[in-house]
Amino acid sequence: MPAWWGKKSGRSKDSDNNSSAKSSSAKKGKENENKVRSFDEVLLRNSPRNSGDFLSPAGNSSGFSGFDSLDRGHPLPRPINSLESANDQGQGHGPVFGTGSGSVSSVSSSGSSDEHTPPLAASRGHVVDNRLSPTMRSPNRGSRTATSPLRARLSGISLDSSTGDGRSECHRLPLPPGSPSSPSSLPTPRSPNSASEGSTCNSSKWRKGRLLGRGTFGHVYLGFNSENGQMCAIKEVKVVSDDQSSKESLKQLNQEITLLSQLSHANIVQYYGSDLSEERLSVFLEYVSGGSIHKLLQEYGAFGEPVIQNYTRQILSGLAYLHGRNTVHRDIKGANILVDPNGEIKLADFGMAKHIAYCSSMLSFKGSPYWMAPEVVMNTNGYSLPVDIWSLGCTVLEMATSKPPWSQYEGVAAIFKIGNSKDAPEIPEHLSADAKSFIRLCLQREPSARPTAAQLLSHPFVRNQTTVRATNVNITREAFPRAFDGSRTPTALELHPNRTNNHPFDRDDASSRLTVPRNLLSPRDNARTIASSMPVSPSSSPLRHDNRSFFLSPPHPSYSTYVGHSYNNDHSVFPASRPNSRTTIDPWLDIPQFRAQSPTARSPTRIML
Ligand SMILES: Nc1ncnc2c1ncn2[C@@H]1O[C@H](COP(=O)(O)OP(=O)(O)OP(=O)(O)O)[C@@H](O)[C@H]1O
Repeated sequence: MPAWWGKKSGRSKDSDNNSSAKSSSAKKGKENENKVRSFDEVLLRNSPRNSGDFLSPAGNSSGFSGFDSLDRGHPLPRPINSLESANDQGQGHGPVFGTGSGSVSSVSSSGSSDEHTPPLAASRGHVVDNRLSPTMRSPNRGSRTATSPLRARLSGISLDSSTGDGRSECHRLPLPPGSPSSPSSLPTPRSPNSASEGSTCNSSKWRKGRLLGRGTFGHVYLGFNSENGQMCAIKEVKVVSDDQSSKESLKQLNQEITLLSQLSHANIVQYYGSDLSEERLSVFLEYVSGGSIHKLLQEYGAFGEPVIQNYTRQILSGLAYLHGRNTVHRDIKGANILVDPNGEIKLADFGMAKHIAYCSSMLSFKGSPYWMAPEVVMNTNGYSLPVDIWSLGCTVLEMATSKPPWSQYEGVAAIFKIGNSKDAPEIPEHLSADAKSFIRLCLQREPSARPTAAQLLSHPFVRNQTTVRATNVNITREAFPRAFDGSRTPTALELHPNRTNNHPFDRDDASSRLTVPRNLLSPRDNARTIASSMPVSPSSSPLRHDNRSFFLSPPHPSYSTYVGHSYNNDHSVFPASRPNSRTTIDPWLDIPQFRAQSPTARSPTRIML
C-alpha cells in the first residue's frame, strides 16, 4: 500500500490542531493569533449556522488548516536579489523583500503538504504592496519592492482596515505608469509602515469586467481601473463558511497568494494584490490576454515545432526560477500556461504549488491526471521538483498533438497507465530528433533521472536564441497555425548550423558522452529499464484503496464520467478491465455541471489528497 494512503486516511482535524498547538507556542505571537481569528470570524459570521463547525476540539477557532499554519511554517529561503542574478537561465527578476526572516512556507518537514497550508495571506490587516503593472515592467525588475503579506503581519503592524460594516479592507494595486507614487518613483523599498500609512482603497477603483475563465476554485474576471486605464485579472472565490468546497477554494487561493506574492519572473504571472471581503477573496493578477496554451490548441490546433521550442524554453525558464526557490508547481499543463500577444509565456495557477522547505519530498496526491508523473500516481516515496519536468514533457506532447499523452484513455485508466504500466507515452514521428530527445528526457519514469529545468535550458531543442527570436516574430506575424501543417521540421543541423557539439545533450559527441550522466545518454533505454522496475501490481495503486478522499476537478469530463463509477467505493470498475471500453475520448470537453460540484463531490480531474 502506498505510504501516502495510510497517512492521508489517518489524518484528522485533531491531529492538525494538535500539531498546530505544539509548534504554536514556539512561533506564534498573540497578535498573529488574533489576526488568524479575524478571518475565521468572517467565516463564522457568514455561516448560517454560526455554529462550532470550525472550532477544533481544543477550542481553537481555526476554520481550516490554511489559517493556522503560522504554527507550522518554515522560513522560505531569502530571495535572491535579481539585480545580481537575473538571467534567462531561470534566475529571478527579483523582488526585494523587506526582511530575511519570518516568512512561512506551505510545506512542513513532515512532508504532508496538505497539512501545511499557509496562513491566509489576504487576511484582514494585510496590505498588499506589490504594485507593479505589466506596463511598468523593465528588465531591471529587481528594483521593485514586494512586501509579503505575511511579513507585514509578522512585523506586528496592525493594518486592519476593517470597517466593521461589511466593507472589505483594501490592498494596494498597480498604479499607472508615471504615477507619482508608482514603483518607479518610489524612493526606496517601502517599509511595512509606509505601506500602512499609504494605504488607500485602490481596489475600489478596479471594476470587475467580463468573465475570463473558470477554474476549479473560482472565477477569473477582467479588471479595469477606470482611473488609469489599466487592466488586471481578478481571481475570485466566494466565502461561504459552512461550505466545504468554499473552504477548500479559499485554502487553495490563499496558498496561491502566499506563493505568488514572493515570485517575480518574466515567465510567471505577476501577483499584484489581494482583497478579502465578507463575501469573497479576490486576487489581482497580471492580465495575460492571449489565453492559455490549452485554449490556443483548441482554437488553432497543434503548434508547429518552432512555436513549441519557443514556448518550452520560456516554460523552462519559469520553472528553473521556481525550482531555484525550492518550489514545485505541481500542475504544469497547457491550461495553466498563459500566452501574451507577443508570445511571452506566463506560468499561472499556483494553487497546487508548494514550497519545499525541510523535506525533500512530499506525500500528497495532487495534480491533473494526464500530466501527472508516475511517482505522484504511485507515491510510495514521495515526490519533488522532477514532477514538473514530467508534466513539462506531457505539455510538450500536448503542444505537438493538442492532446496530453494517454488521452485515448479515460482518466483513471490513464492514471493506471502512467503509474502501473511500463509504457512510455507515444511521441509523434513528425517531431525532430531534438524534440524527441527532449521529451524522452522529461518522461523518464525515474524522477532522479530527469534533468533539472536549468539543465534542460541547455538542451539543443530550446537553447538556440536565434531560433527563439525568429519564432517570436513568426508568432506576431502569423498568430498561430491553423493546424499542424505536416511540413518537414528542420533538422537540428539546419536550425543550428554553427552549433558545436560540446554539450552534454549533444548525443553525437563521443567525448561529451564521457561527462554525461549515464541516464542522459540513452533516455529511451534508460526509461525502459526504469519502467521495468516500477511496481506493476494494481494492488499497489492508490486507485485501489478504500476510503479515498481525493477528488478530481472539472476539465476532463470523460474522466469525470468514469470517475462517477470509481469513486463510490466500487472497485469493480478498476481500469484494468476498462481501458478499451470507450475509444474516443475528448479530454478537453467541458461539462459545466461539474463546476457546480464541490470538490468533495468527487467529480473533477484534479486530484487532491
Ligand atoms: N492572469 C490571467 N490573465 C488572463 N486570464 C486568466 C488569468 N488567470 C486565469 N485566467 C483565465 O481563467 C481561467 C481559470 O484560471 P485558473 O486556472 O488560474 O483558475 P483555477 O481555479 O486555479 O483553475 P484550475 O481548475 O486549473 O485549478 C484560465 O484558464 C484562464 O483562461
